[in-house]
Order: sequence, then C-alpha cells, then structure tokens
Amino acid sequence: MTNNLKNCPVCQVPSKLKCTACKNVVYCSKEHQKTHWKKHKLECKCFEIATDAVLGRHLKATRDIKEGEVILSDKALVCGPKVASVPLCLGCNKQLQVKPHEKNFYKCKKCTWPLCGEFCELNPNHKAECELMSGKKFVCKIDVNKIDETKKESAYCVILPLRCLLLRERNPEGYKKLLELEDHLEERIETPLYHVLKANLLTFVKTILGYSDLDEKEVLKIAAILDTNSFEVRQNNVKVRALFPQASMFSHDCTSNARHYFDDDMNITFIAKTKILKGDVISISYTQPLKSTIMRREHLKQAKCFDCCCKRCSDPTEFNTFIGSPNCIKCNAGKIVSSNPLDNSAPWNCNSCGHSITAKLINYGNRSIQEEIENLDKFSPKALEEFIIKFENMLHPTNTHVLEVKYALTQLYGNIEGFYNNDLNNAAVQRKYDLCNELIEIANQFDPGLSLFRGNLLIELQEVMVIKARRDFESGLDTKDNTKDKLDHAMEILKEAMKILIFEPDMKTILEQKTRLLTEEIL
Ligand SMILES: C[S@@+](CC[C@H](N)C(=O)[O-])C[C@H]1O[C@@H](n2cnc3c(N)ncnc32)[C@H](O)[C@@H]1O
Repeated sequence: MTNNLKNCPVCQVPSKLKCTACKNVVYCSKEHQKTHWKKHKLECKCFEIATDAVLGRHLKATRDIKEGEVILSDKALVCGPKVASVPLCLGCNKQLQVKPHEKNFYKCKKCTWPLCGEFCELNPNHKAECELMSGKKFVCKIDVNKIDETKKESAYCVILPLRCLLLRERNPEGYKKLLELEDHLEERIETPLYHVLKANLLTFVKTILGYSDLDEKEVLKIAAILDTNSFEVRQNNVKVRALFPQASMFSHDCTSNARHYFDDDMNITFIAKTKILKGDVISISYTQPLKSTIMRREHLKQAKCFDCCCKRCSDPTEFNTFIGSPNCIKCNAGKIVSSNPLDNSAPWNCNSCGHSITAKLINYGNRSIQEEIENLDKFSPKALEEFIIKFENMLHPTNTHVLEVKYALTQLYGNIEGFYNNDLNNAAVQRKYDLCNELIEIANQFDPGLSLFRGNLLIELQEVMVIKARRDFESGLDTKDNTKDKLDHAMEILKEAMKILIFEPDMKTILEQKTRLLTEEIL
C-alpha cells in the first residue's frame, strides 16, 4: 500500500524517506522511490477533499504547490449543448451554418435533430440518444430548412439531461458519481427557469421517452446538478457544457489561486495561478474579476445558490480600488461605499460627507449604466472613449463600469480594422500602453499570477511597448542602446504572457511567432 507511512512499498522494509511531493509514502532508498514512481505518480496528489459548513466539499492543499504546477486533470463524464444553444451538430458539436457556400446542416434520418452531415448520425455522442428518440417517434421542433445560426434554441435544454440519464445503463458508476454532486434543487425549483424546465424536460423524459418509472425529482435534480457543476467549453467556436466529477469539487473565491484550461479532447486541467501553501483552500473563480461585489454576489447567488463571503466581498473598498463605488455627487470629494457589503440591502454612504443612498438606488444606477454599455458599439473605440468622458464626474477611473470599457479598449486598439498598430497615432499608442498598465495593476489584485486576464493584458502590453520603442528610435528620440533595453523589457513581458497563454488553443504557434519576430528585432 502506498499510504503505508512505515514501510517501503517496494521491499516492505521500515523506512523514513518521504515522497517530498505528497508526503504520503516512505521509501528505503532513492532507487526504490524511482522504481515505484510509475505507480505512485498516479496517486501523488497535492490536495485532499475537505468539507466544512460554508464551502461544503472543497479542495485543500496537502503540501505547498508551486505557481504553474498541475493540480489535477479530469475527463468529461458527459457533455452537450447549453440550456439554450445556437444550432449545433449533436454529433461533433460543430456550429450549423446557413450561408449558402458554408451550408453544413442535415436532418438526422432517424431522430430528426439537425446534424452537420450524415456521418454524424453514427457519432458516439449521438447514437444512443438518437436510437431512443427515434424509437419513440420523437420529432425535433427545430426546422432544418429555417435554421437561424445566431438564434439560441431552447429545444436543446433536454439533450444534456438525457445524456446524463443514459449513463444509468451505459455507465452506472458514472451515474452514481453524478448523483453525488451538489444540486441546490430546493432553491432552484421555484425559479421561473425551473418552472419552464419542469414543463419541458419532464414531459420530454416521462411522456415522450417513456421513462415513466423515473422520479420527477431525480430528473430535475440532474438539471440542477448540471447548473451547479458544469463548465463551459468552447468547441469549434460553439459554447457547450460538460460535467467533470473531480473538477466539481473546486470551491469559489473571488480572488482565486487556481484556474483551468481544456485540451482538444475536452479534458480539463487545473493549474496553480499563484503559489499555494499547504493547508490553503484551492479555489477557482466562478465569476469575473472586473465585476463589483454587488454584481458578483448577485451572479453567484442566482447561478450557484450561495452568498459569497470571501475576503474581497467582505471588504467595502474591495482592496482600496472602490470598484463598486460611484463618486459622491453631493460633496464631489468622496466615494459612495456600502455600509455592509455582505448585506445586499444595507445603505451606501459617502466616505467623505456621509451622504446616504439606498441599496435599491445603487442597484438601479448600476443596471442603467450596464444597459448603456450593452447598447454601445463594441467595435468603436470612439464610442467607448465617449462613454468614459460622459460618466467622468459620476464614475472614477477604477469603477467597475469604467474598467470594463477600458478593458474592451485594450483589446480593440491594435486589433481591429482602422486601428491596427500601424494605423494608431502616437497618442493612441500611449493610451493603449497606459490602459494596459492600469488594468494589469487591477489584475494583480483580483486575478493574480497566471490568470488569463493578466495573460491577455500582458500580450497587448508587450506589443505596444515594441511599437513605442520602435517609434521613439525612428524619430530620433531614443538611442540604440536604450531601444534595445526597452525591447528586452518587452521580451520579458512576452515570456510572462507565454507562460500563461501557452495552454490556450491555437496560442502556441502565435506566441512562438511573436517571440521569433521580437528576437530578430532585438538582434
Ligand atoms: C461546483 S460545487 C463545489 C462542490 C460542493 N461544495 C460540494 O460539496 O459538492 C459548487 C457549490 O459549492 C458551494 N460553494 C462553492 N464555493 C463556495 C463559497 N465560496 N462559499 C459558499 N459556498 C460555496 C456552493 O454550494 C456551490 O453551489
């Protein structure tokens, strides 16, 4: 047994040399440790599943974990369309296109669901459900002759729960694991979404497919398990969702220390974004770093049925960024801060003059501004810059709405037609440089280390640093030596971005090309 802490598992001799990684096994010698590694590496975990009253089951580090270290990898138990999905092939998940030259949709001869082609009728993802539905003479409501590739179809809401139900016979062990996951059905059952699901899913499963013996609660529990635990995966440019039993054990923190990425086979891998100490909770974020406490807590409550009380949520200033606060328009000096961020109905007060505003009014203000942002032309830097100017008195530079627009600008400058790097004037180059630096500081606080948020900003920053350095040299403002130093600095930033983005699909080649071009420029 590898967890025998007395004897070497190879020769059974009482031993003291512990595996330095998990400290769960002892060896008599380095040689026997090497011999045993092939077996032990499958068990040499850096975490345990712990339970407490607040988080429920969660992952806890059993040793220090280095930044970038893999925590675990997991295989999808089931995957399929989101509750409402753009038309996709139930075999390969490819998005169905209607443009004449790209038309790739086909009506399954048996079950009538749209697929990308005849070949996918036999795709293992689709075969079992197809046989079941066609056997019951099910007719899909989506008309393949009128496919609208942008319209989200709610008809897909039945597919993933059905795939879960099919596990009962095809993979009983997997089905058992699935039913052990958290569901929050009691909180969900009276929501409008579950009223609709109750009508659609239960009729589909019990009446149409004939699972009359199935308890209604078990069917709805499956929907609730999917809502609580599934991960969104982008496949062939379509977002689908998948369930990973082990990965479901990660708890949430608004300043998390781990993150995930997917490989081409939809396996999920979690890495440490920052160093994690033995005994720390290993957490991921279920929400977005630039959202304010009020917005994050509302999302977490609605989607995952819990009230987040993490360090960031508990701090009314959100680490002195005041990201959720508007300026006080009464005294024009202070910021309006929640008197108790963990109570959604607590009043908000100015930290300078004490002027008080109800939570209702703060929520109303946030919603109106969010609506205004949603209606902006997202591809127009001019429209986004005008938004920032329009709200400059009410919203300070690190307010959530301003940061959201600023982040969009970092992704537009340099990357869209009319605003490619060579089209940008020096003021726009400087603007992008400043915005990237400003947002990286925010990322360092809320989404530190190897986060995608930091990676996306670092890659934009290094590009603009190179342009600035090149222009300063070409216009005679800088010496060759200084320019080389600046390019070396840009290379360090690029290397850091690479460490983060290398796991993302298609990024490896792009990053390698960027590194090659920058190396040539430095030489
Ligand atoms: C994906 S599951 C995580 C595993 C779950 N704790 C269990 O025991 O199965 C998500 C659920 O865990 C709980 N949870 C995760 N993070 C939490 C947090 N920061 N505070 C409170 N509950 C949390 C919530 O009930 C949430 O709906």
